[in-house]
Amino acid sequence: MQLGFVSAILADQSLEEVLRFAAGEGFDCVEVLCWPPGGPDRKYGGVTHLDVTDFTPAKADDTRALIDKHGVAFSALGYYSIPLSAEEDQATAAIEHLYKVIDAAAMLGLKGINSFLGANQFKSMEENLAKFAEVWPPIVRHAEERGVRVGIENCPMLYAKTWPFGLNLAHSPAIWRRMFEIIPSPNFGLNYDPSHLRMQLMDPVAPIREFGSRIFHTHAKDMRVDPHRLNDVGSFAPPMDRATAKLPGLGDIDWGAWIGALGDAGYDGPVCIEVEDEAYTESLEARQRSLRISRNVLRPLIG
Ligand SMILES: O=C1C[C@@H](O)[C@H](O)[C@@H](O)C1=O
Repeated sequence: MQLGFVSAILADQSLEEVLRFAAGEGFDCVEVLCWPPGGPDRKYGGVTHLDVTDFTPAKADDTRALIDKHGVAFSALGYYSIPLSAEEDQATAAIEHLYKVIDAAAMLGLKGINSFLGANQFKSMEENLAKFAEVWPPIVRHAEERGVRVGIENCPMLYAKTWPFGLNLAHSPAIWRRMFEIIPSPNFGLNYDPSHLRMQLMDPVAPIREFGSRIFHTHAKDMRVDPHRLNDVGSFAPPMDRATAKLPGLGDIDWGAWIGALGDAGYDGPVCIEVEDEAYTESLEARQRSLRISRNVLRPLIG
């Protein structure tokens, strides 16, 4: 496995600065975020460390030169918009840009990209799955033809405004099973983040036994379910009203059990730390420190 981080936490740094920091701190890889330029559409989103809107083989050469200079790999290109959004403009823009992210990954010779499926929170699960069956097969075919794998992250995008359905269908093993029935392509899999399962009061480790071969990429983010908040608002409340995103090692997840299960499943891909712990976001120094703390927890388990 390779230890890295999701570039979003260094949003105000250039790609070169991100890679220099990663190399200096002994990281193997970085998941490079590729939103279209134009600023955040939400917290931890809207980050453009690599602009792929008009990507060309020459730009790919320049990017590869940067990768070689710092000796830090790109684990994947990441773009987490909402392709099945109820807002047609958002859905169309997300789908169009996804094709560009896939093309850029192919030009860079990368194994994969990461995305959300998206969801229309005003429709039923069955209606959403029918839309997924229409929208996603051509995207996955496009990736397949270019030798790129698509990892879908399991973040439900469930916040007060998107409660109770969320903006990303792919939030549970039951739905992953349906997804892979509809698109069995070997280029279609998961970007597995255990924190989103813990947030839903689920076991973050158990699904690895069934879905191990579908895991293309992982995010290492911890989650703490806060009993005092749960007892106050109940399990029907938006999950982030009763849970707190933490750095790996500072929440409820058993990282040894998680890495152990990934290894048992034959996973040998990236483990990218994703920082959304509000206790470490006030300054660049704090955000960099958060990556060092997380690295110090995970490195001994990865080697
Ligand atoms: O991996 C993720 C992608 C982010 O854009 C999103 O905000 C977050 O919740 C997440 O886990």
